[in-house]
Amino acid sequence: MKLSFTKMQGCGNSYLYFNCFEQSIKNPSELAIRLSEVHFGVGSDGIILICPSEVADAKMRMFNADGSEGKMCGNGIRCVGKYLYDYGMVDGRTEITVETLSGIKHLTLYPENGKVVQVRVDMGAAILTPSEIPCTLPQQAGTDLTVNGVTYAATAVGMGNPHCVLFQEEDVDGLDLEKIGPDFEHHPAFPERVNTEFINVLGDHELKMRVWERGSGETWACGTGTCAAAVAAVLNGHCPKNEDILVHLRGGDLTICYTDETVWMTGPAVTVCEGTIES
Ligand SMILES: N[C@H](CCC[C@H](N)C(=O)O)C(=O)O
Repeated sequence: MKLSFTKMQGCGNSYLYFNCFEQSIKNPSELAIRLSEVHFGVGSDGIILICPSEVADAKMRMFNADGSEGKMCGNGIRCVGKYLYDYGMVDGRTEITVETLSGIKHLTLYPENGKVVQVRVDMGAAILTPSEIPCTLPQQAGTDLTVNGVTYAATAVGMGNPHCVLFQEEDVDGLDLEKIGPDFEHHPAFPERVNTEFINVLGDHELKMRVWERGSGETWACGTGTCAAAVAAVLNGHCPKNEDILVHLRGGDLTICYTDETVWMTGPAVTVCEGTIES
């Protein structure tokens, strides 16, 4: 059976988007594994299904490159917002809602010449209770986490999915993430695995980040991870609450604002191409 997809990216974090208002995907986990692979598939960080919802304009389901289902995806939800607007599925509205496994998210879309270019997302409140992240670390900013005999100051933050944030002195560009990433991802302190963010503080409103994602390896950006990094930067005294923090990722920049009520994320959403595959 032929399936249609649209490849989209947010700061270089790309997924294949399937409109499931018009088609159904029998085994999304298997499809994510097959199509994410760059040599025998299309090449992406996973797939995202855009499905009908009874409580929002659409429902998003995302699957990492290893076939595991993620409960939230920040770069992905911005592209879902763009897809819904650009393909005429929200009647030109620029305030829309998307249902996720981590609740309903509210999006503000910023179109130019009839196509969305930027999206702001109310990502919801940061989760700091260890059992809800989930993790077994104490609820403390910069708590000790030993990985392969090296002890790091780690800050665990949930954004609907688990994150471990590490502030580094040395330039994160020099880190061998292929070598150290899997040991963080599978660390026993994170029973559902974890996305790990490696951060340089460039200023009191500016960070630089690389990320090793649960289920996808190093990606060029992670929206939920960028939110977690900004929250951790505030908790560790590097940045202020209630003010915009600019985060530089390998694939682009995101702006995050951590308030008492929620975490705001603003960034780009880009359509790369459309295609069809045999399922
Ligand atoms: N790997 C993540 C899902 C994708 C998150 C990331 N791509 C984002 O933009 O938030 C997880 O398993 O929790």
